[in-house]
Amino acid sequence: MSIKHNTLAYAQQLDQQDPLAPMRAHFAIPKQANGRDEYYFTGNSLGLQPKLARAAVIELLDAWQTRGVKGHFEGDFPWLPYHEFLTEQAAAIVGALPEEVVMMNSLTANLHLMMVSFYQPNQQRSKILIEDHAFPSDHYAVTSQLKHHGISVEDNLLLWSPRAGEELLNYQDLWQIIEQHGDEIALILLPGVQYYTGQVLDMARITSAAHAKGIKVGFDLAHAAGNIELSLHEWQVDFACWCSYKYLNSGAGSVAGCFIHQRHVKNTELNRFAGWWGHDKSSRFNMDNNFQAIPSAEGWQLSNPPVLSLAAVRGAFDTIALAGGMPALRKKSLLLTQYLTQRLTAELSDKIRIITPNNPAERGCQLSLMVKLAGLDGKALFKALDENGVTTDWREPNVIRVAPVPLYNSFQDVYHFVNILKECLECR
Ligand SMILES: Cc1ncc(COP(=O)(O)O)c(C=O)c1O
Ligand SMILES: Nc1ccccc1C(=O)C[C@H](N)C(=O)O
Repeated sequence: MSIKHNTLAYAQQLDQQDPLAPMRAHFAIPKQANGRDEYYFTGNSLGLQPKLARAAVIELLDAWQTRGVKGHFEGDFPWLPYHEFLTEQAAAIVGALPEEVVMMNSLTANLHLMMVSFYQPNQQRSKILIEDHAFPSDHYAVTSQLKHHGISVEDNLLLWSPRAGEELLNYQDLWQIIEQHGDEIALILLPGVQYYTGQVLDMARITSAAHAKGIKVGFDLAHAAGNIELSLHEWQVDFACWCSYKYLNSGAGSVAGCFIHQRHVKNTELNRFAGWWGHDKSSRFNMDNNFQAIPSAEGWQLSNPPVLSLAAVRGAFDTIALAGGMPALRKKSLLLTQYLTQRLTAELSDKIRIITPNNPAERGCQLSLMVKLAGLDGKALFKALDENGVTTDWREPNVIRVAPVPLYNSFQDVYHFVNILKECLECR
């Protein structure tokens, strides 16, 4: 006999059939005051702590304690090449070749470093195109780059906006901007997944449309890395940057990732801000002040990296590998987010609107919810959820973001979330 879809038994059955269900035990799940696990749906902001990340950080602290400076050279994971232990896994996560990827710095810092190399305005091309609702840090980074080059923000910042009354970006508008201003645009910088709506952008198509006009293309993959499958190398993207603390679960402010396409990495003449960690490894300690860039993404490194954070990244990447990598995560993610969509639609379509695209190819884990009821404040609902053991996040002006994450969220989490949401709405 088949079980009804609106029952707990159905969610339990989905969990039993889920090959990734055992992965939850590899994470620390925050507790509610009553001692039960929180319903944690905020992997889109800060991923939970993998037990392997904790172990790797402790291992590193122990190495420091026992070896002192010799830790740079000794042990299973010496610090001097520590970032190299992460390269292959990072490359697999974003669909890149190892030489195209490096874990370094933070996301916004990497965006700046990439713009130093890939935004070089001249008389003909000086414009940068971003989306109108870009994450503030990206907006600030881009405008400050324009100012750094002494050119007018007003004349050189082009914005791709959703149409009046809509939330999602419409490609026709982008093609039109490219058609109209393509010869003046130096760089297009867009998100892989839009942080507010959860819309996945067609990075392959955008890249090829831009390249056809001679425009460089970079992506901010903060909400995409570890969430959806990416093929940066194949798509010919010029550069991309992402943080590691969301779907990559490496801890707040942990070391970020950076991708530079193979066709650029050997161009050691490419303008860049340099530091000694980007210099040829064999002569780094010759102290001759003759900079020679490593002919890979590593050539953009500045400093010797914060290895404590890199250790957390190592444990987090090992956890993803244990789950079978991105194809396995995405497979479950599609089912989990589809289940959330079905439950919300069945139970609450008169009260809640999902602004995230309905097409699974155009979204990752995250659904962005708006309250339809007149007079009901979405922020108050977000707080009510929190008081009832559900962690989501609120983004101004009007959205509750909910991200069931395939590594540690269960179908039962989703089932309970929709019930609690329903109760919170009913008591208002
Ligand atoms: C899309 C996007 N860009 C940039 C940032 C800022 O990143 P960071 O503080 O790591 O530089 C975030 C998140 O904080 C983000 O979601
Ligand atoms: N790093 C943080 C620290 C504090 C509060 C939020 C963040 C976020 O990362 C927010 C996220 N980037 C977002 O998409 O809103």
